[in-house]
Amino acid sequence: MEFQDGAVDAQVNDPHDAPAPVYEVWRTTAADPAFSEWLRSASEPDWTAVVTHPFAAAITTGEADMRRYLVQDFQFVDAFTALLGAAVAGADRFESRVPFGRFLGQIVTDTERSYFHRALDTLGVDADDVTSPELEPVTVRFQALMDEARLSQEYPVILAVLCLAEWIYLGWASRAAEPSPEEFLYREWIDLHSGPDFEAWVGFLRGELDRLGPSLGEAGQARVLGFFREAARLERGFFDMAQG
Ligand SMILES: Cc1ncc(CO)c(N)n1
Repeated sequence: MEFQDGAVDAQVNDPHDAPAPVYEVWRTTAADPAFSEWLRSASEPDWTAVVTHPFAAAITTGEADMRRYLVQDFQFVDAFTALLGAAVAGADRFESRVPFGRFLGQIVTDTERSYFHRALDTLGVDADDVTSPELEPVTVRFQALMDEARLSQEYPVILAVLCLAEWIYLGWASRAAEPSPEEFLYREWIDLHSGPDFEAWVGFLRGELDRLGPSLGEAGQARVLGFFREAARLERGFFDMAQG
């Protein structure tokens, strides 16, 4: 793998990973043979650790200390937005570019950006820490993974990172009890990652992987899984970091 100067080795295909079953073999006995379900199930135990993480649970009850988390996540979102642009560019057909463009324009650069500005202001984060805070190691690694996916210009690899990040957030945010916390800091962050529109967005990302994954061949499938699993590992590390 090649890396930009100063980039951190994103360590896809971590030597500590349990060997995953080959997709073509796994699908013959799977209850749900979808390619995205193969990726998800091969990302355990990290998947479940993220959607049941104590920090995520504390968001849903309005008890989390959001400061460090949101300062670091605003930097995550910068690289994530660039990755969405790579998906617009890398998708193999017009109708697939559209949901990325819509999500970019209507959610990330509008609703979510507004949330971050108000949240960081409410938390009293000063201007330098909004634009260029000291990065936590897990943030650096997550940015490196997203940059590597973006620079690969490989649509299935880009999809793997985007899908993991969105689907796993739907996982914890959907577990939020009603009524959600009154404070906007928690309520809007939960609402941004749950509900029918966000479910449809995750359904689209999964559908793209389900459409393209089965014909990638074994090596291509293993490469996509490497990015998906590394993203799951980093999501877990990100909540651990937020927890302190
Ligand atoms: C670390 C992280 N993962 C996923 C999301 C959802 O886009 C987010 N905002 N931050």
